[in-house]
Amino acid sequence: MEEAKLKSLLFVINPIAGDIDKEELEEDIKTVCTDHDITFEIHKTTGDADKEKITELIKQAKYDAVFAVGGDGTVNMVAALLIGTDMPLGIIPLGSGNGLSKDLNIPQDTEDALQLIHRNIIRNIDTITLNGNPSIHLSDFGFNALVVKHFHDGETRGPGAYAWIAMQEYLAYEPKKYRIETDTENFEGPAFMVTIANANAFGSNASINPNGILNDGKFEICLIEPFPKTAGLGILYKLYTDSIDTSVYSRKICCSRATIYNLNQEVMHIDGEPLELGTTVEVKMLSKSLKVILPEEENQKHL
Ligand SMILES: Nc1ncnc2c1ncn2[C@@H]1O[C@H](COP(=O)(O)OP(=O)(O)OP(=O)(O)O)[C@@H](O)[C@H]1O
Repeated sequence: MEEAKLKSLLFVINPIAGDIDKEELEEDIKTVCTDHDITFEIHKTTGDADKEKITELIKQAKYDAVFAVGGDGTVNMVAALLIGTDMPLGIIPLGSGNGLSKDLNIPQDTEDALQLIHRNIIRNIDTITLNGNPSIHLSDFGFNALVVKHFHDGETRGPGAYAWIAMQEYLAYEPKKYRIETDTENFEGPAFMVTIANANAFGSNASINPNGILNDGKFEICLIEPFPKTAGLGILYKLYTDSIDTSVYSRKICCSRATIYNLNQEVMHIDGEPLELGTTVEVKMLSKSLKVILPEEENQKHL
């Protein structure tokens, strides 16, 4: 357990995330930091070689923490640089999807989230890798990944655009085949979607892994098996009422390592960022590998 007094901070701001204007935010960061005698720097991402630029900044200066300001994609990029180090990750949720911050009970209100700069606790959470690429939140193959890809390629941001794409894709979508081998059990067959879950709910609040624990040294592979289109609304209801585990179309494998054979080469994403990993995907657990900045109230809970 650590109580943190942060004195020097780097803020990585994604200016386009969530289609939210972040000009005022810079003033707010300045005010909170000045009030609490904290020095800070701001790096605005460009979408081009951000990882390299931030790595260089971290190397040059001795920061006590790095705050990712944006959505799950920005959080993933910053977290990837901090895994296995002593430098904690802070999150100011300002993206279209802010799933990890919600699972960590980080305030969604920006003013409240900014208070984490000076009032916080630090805890270690697990991360996982897919063919060496870090995933801190949720990654998946199948229907949701297809929606994420179209959303990413499109012009319109925000949760409304995501829901609109999902509705358009739903009727025509055919489940794809996977073979999954893990240290606990195996699966082979078609699935509507396959989620590798370190955490609980997507940024949309659809809870695919309601009982997942972020620091238990395990991850869950959550399958939605093929279902008649008429069952779709029922599944959606269960996803939004934390009860997907009770669906006859839901199957869960809890494990600490897995190999996923993506037999139809279906699209996938890691923490909301589409990418291609080939037909064989090795999933590994990095237990308690990332320090995160949390509200003090989390002291009472399991993390
Ligand atoms: N200045 C920029 N211009 C364009 N793209 C950027 C810029 N900075 C970062 N990006 C891209 O933003 C994406 C991450 O966005 P993030 O997930 O944080 O926000 P979001 O609004 O939730 O996501 P999305 O882009 O999916 O709506 C990455 O693909 C990254 O390359």
